[in-house]
Amino acid sequence: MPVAELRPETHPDFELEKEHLSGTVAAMIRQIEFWEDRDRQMGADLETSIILGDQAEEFAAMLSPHVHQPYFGSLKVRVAGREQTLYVGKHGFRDVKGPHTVVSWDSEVGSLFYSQALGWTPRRGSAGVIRRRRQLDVSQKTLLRVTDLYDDEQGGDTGGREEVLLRRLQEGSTAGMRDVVETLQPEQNDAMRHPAGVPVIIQGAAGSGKTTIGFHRLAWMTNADRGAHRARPEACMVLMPNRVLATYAARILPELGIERVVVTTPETWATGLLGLEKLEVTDRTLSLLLTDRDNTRRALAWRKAKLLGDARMLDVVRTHLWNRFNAALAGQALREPVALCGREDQVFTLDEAALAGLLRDVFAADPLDGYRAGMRRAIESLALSTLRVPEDEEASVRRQLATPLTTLLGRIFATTTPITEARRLLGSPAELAASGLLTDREIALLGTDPLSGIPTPRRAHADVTEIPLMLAVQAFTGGIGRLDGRTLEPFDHVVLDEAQDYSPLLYALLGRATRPGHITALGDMNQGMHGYKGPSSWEAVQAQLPGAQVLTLGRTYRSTRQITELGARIAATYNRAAAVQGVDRDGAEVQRYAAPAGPDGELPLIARAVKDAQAAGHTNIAIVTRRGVDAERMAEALREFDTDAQPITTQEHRFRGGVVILPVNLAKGLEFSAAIVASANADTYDESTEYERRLLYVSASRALHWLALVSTGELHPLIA
Ligand SMILES: Nc1ncnc2c1ncn2[C@@H]1O[C@H](COP(=O)(O)OP(=O)(O)OP(=O)(O)O)[C@@H](O)[C@H]1O
Repeated sequence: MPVAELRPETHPDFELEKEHLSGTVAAMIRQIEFWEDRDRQMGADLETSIILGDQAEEFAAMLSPHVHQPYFGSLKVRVAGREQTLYVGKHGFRDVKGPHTVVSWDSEVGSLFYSQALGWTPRRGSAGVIRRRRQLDVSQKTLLRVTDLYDDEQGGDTGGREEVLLRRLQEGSTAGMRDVVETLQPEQNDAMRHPAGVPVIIQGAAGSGKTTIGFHRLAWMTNADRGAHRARPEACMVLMPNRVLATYAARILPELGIERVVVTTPETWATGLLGLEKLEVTDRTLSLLLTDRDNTRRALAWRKAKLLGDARMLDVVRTHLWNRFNAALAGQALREPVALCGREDQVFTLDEAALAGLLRDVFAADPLDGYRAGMRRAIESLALSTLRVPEDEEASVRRQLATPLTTLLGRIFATTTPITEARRLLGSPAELAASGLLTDREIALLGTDPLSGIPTPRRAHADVTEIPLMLAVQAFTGGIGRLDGRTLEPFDHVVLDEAQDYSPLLYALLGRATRPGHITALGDMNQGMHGYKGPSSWEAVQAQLPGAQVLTLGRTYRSTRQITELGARIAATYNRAAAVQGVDRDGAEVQRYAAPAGPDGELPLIARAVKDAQAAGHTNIAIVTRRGVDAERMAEALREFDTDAQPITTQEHRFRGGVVILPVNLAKGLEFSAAIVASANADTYDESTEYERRLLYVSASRALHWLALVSTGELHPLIA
């Protein structure tokens, strides 16, 4: 096999590539200058000229950041006997006058750079053959390196793709998630380009790039090549498990050119939709599972939580609302005089039976913006047709009916708020039985309160296990989706991170809130920390997302061999899945700091570990503790040991780089050049509890390059 990478000056094409690069930079600058010159953006009249000028300015602003690195790779293709080289960059550029066009990574052709395919069928014209794929490292308008990934003149695959990847993975971490546009791997490329409009579940082990790929898929979805499925960034949403991670991940957005995407947590989204931003969301099931030793009660809490998130609950709620609204209709009627131009006053009347008929139609139509809005529309349109209102008077009739309609709809619907209604339903065995979907045992289970021993906050609160039910009430009454001003519309695309933690009911609701087929779920069934609120398998999710496929990412990229191996040892105790394949990247040995407990506990050991990590060249360093209070206390105490670590202990904190100290629950999803696991022992991470072993795994898998385990006394047996 030929040598994949030649030193820059020895690659035979280095000079040619250098010339092409300076040609491209010059062409881009010329184009930007042209766009910025308002005198040259002339339309037929002043107004058109202004519009053209603004548009050109926007084009210039979009292209400008890419001049310093116009592309990162190229493809040599042969089509109809002619050879052609396509340059691939982060932003498309059309050189109308010369050979310096750049195709965008997320276009149809861009895909050829990442895939292993050797054939190519353009939209028009005859089939082509890929002759060469080449990586071009460019920085500050300078060509640094030429690496051939595939070259049929060198015998095909050169091994270059792996080398380029390894170089990238050697880099230090940053304060935000990074794009991997230049080194996207073939299986990731396939997952990212899963057909637009088809829901997809991307399953992958920790560090396989799921979250990264989810964001790239979103960017890909906004490319014009997606046609009718194209998504607008501002109409997309990403849900992430906590706000620290959401902010960290959102830093990838500008790189991908999709700045206005909403990145938030399911709780924030839900409470916002319910209009209850101040509501405190608890997870009392988790508290019980972690503190209660009574296995019967634990099992009960688990089963109840699971049932609350069961997809059948959607229809249980629907039947309940149907009964309530019908009951509220009793005795209601509408009788309203309506003035019409040139005709004597008409009276619009609706008796109870007519109202009931309309309600039935509205339930059958199941409008996205909810039954209340649907009922208003139904009554209005009936009024317009029975009174034979001419088109130019429709608005006036709607206005005349507005107040009496609001009053009437208030009587039918207003006694319902999502919180009270969901709780009323749960408190009524008869209502729970009405749909016939739940068994007697299940109804009895919903009537139990295994969490009674777990305290509730003083503020208004809701438990994370009740929220899907409340959202279901909201979806049927007020609607669910994206609020644009006052109108509700479906999201263009929704990405779910840690998708193994979303209940089937939540999936059903998110499906309603999003354009059909536009959900991308990223998760790892084996990393589930919260099985009681998640699905039991991906099949349960597929049942809620019609047509969804599960794609598996088989490789992991985050850490060195030494760190990956250590993590695998912990995961093997609970994970029955096949071993994952890590990129074989060599790094420092895992450092172990254990000493008998002295007066200062493990503080001197941690301080030493920080110094050692810094001496090894790392700047982004995390000390991971088991609990938030440990982190808080330790941050303070470490100052005495000449160590300044910023605590990240609430969701309001942000990771800005440097040395930080944070509890494992907030560390999940984040990564650091170096990580130090504090109290890495069996007293802190109980060996007999699977949940604790999972937490230990999360702590030990945050580092890219350098990992230290610290304990006074013996280290945890799984990592000693
Ligand atoms: N193709 C790639 N090229 C370079 N780096 C990559 C590639 N794919 C993934 N990575 C890197 O691997 C690391 C893990 O990626 P990411 O956080 O997206 O994984 P994940 O599967 O979501 O992990 P977790 O389950 O732990 O949250 C990141 O540093 C990411 O930049």
